[in-house]
Amino acid sequence: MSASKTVSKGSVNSTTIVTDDVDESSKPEFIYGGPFIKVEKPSPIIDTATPFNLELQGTFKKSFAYYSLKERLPVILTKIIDYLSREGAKIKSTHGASDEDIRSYIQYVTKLKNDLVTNKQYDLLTVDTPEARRWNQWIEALDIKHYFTNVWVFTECYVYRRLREGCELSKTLKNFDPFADQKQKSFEGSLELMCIVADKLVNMLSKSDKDKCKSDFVTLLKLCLWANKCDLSLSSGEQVFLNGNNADGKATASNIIDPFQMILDFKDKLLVDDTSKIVDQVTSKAEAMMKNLEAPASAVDGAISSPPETPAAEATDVPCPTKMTSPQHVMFDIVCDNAGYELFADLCLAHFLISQGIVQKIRFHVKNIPWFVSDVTPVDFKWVIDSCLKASYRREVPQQPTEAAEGEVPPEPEPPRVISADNLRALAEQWTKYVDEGTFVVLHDDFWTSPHVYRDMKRHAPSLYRQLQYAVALLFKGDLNYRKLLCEKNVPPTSGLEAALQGFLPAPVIAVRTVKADLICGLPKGKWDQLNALDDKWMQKGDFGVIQYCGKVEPLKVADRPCDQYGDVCRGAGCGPRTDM
Ligand SMILES: O=P(O)(O)OC[C@H]1O[C@](O)(CO)[C@@H](O)[C@@H]1O
Repeated sequence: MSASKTVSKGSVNSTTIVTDDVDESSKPEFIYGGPFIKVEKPSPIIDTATPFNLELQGTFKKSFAYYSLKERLPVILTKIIDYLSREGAKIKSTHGASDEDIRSYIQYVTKLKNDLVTNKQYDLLTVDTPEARRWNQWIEALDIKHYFTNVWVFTECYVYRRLREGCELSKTLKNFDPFADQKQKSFEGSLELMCIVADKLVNMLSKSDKDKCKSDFVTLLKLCLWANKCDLSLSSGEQVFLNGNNADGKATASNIIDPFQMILDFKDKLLVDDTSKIVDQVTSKAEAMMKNLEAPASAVDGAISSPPETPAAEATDVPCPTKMTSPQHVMFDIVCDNAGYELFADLCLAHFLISQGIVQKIRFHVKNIPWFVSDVTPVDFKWVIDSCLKASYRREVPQQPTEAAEGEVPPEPEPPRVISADNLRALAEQWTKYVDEGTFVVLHDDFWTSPHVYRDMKRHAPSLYRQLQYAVALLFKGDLNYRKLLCEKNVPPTSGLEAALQGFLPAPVIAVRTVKADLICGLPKGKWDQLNALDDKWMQKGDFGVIQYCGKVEPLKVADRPCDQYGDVCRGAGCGPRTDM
C-alpha cells in the first residue's frame, strides 16, 4: 500500500478522482507540545474478501463493497457534477435556478465525493426536518462513522441521502432529481421491449384455467426478475440493454429481442427457482383471505376483521390498524426497485394478479427521494405510466424467408412483423384507472430510504411493519432490497432464506433479484464454489438471478402499542378512510 496519497486523473470527463487506496496509516498527527510528526496508524483496509458471517464493508479490499465505494460511487457523483456543468442552462430554466444555485450544488457534491474517497467521517445532516434529525441520531449512535469502515449499505444510503440534502438546502433545486434524464433515456431505450411484452400480456389477462394461470404467473415472475438487470447504479448510470440490443438501445433490423425468449435462454442462470411454490402458496393464501373477507367476522375462527367496540365507526372507515387482525382487502405488495423497464414489468405482474382475480389490490412501495440512480420515486411511477400511455412506436421487421424444397417454387414471403405501441397504450390506460380507483396504491414510507436492514424495520418503522402484515405476500425486487433482507451479512451461501431474514417475518417474502453484490443464500451445496471457479466476479454483474420464498409469518395480533394517531383514546376506528389496508 502506498505510503502517501497520490491523485490521478479519473476517466470520467477529466474530473479529478483520488484513485489510490484508502490509507489512514501515514497521516501526520499533531502531538501536543511538539511538531507535526508522522504517526503510523494501522490501515483499515484488509486484503481479503468479506469473511462469512460478517457484514459487507468497504474495508475488505477484495470485496465488491470496496470496489463500489472506491470506483463506482465516485463515478456516479462525478457524473452528477458533469451533468450539472453541461446542462446548467436547462436545469436553470426548468427549476428557475440561478448560476449560484447550480454552483452551490456542484460544490456540495464535490465535497461529498472527496469525503467519500478519502474515507472521512460522515457529516451530520444540516437540514432541519424530523426525518433528517432521525438520520443524525442514527449517525451519532454509530461506533464507526467512516465511509469505508462502516457497513457498506449504511454508507451508500447515506451518500444518496446527502445528495438529496444538497437539493433540500437549495431554494430552487428542491425538486431536482439528478438522475431523471438517465431514467428517462433508459425508458426510451426499452420501448420496443415493452411493446413486445404488452402484446403478449394482453393474452394473459382474460380469466384462464388453473394450469394456464399458474404457468403465466411463473412466467411473469421471471420477467420481473430479468427486468432487474436494467439498473443504472450497477452500470454507474450507463444504459443497460438486455441481451442483443445495439448500443443505441434498438434491436437490429431483422432482430427482435423477446423478453419471454430470454426467460428460456437464461434458464441455467436462475440459481434458485421457487416460482412454483410461490404461485401455489400465494394463490391458496389469497383464496383463504378472500373467503375470510366474505364470511361474517363471527364465523371466522379467531379473526377480528373489524375492531371490537366501535359504535361510532362510519361504514366507510377502515378500522384502526392497531386493532385490526385481518386485512380489509386481499393485497399483494411489491417493494419496487428500478423505474423504466423494470417498473413496467412489475406493473404487468400486478395487472395479471388483478385481472385473474387472485388479489384485489396491489400496493407499490417506492422511494421518497432519488435513490441508487434508477429507483422508482412517486414521480417516476406516474411518468412511467404516462409515458406508456403516450407511447408511439412502430417497427416493421422483415420475416426470414422460408427455404423452398429443391425444384419447388419458393413460397410467398411472410409479411413483415409489426411491433407497435397499441397494446402498451391500452395497458397504461387500465393502469391509470387502477391508480385512480385505488386498485394500485403507491406508498413511499421514509423507511425505504433509511440505512436500516429489514430485520430492524419493526423497531424503526413499526407502522410500516404492521401495514406489511396485511399482505398476501411481499415481493422484494432487486439487489439492494436483497441486501437489506439478508441484513447486509455475507451468510454462508447454502444457508436458508428464513434464517438469513433474522426474524423479519411480516408476511411471506418473495425475493426476486439479479445478483449484483457478493452475498447470497439458498444455493445448493457446491454451486457457489463452482461458479467462483468459473468467474470470481460472477456476483457483481447481474448475469445470474434468484427467485426465493420464505412462507414463515409472524401471527398478526392486536398491537401492544397505542394507535399512532389517537394513542390510548383510540376506540378502534376513525383513523381516517384509508385505501392501503
Ligand atoms: O437496482 P438494484 O438491483 O437494487 O441494484 C443496486 C445496485 O446497487 C448496489 O446495491 C450497490 O451499488 C449493488 O449491489 C447493485 O449493483
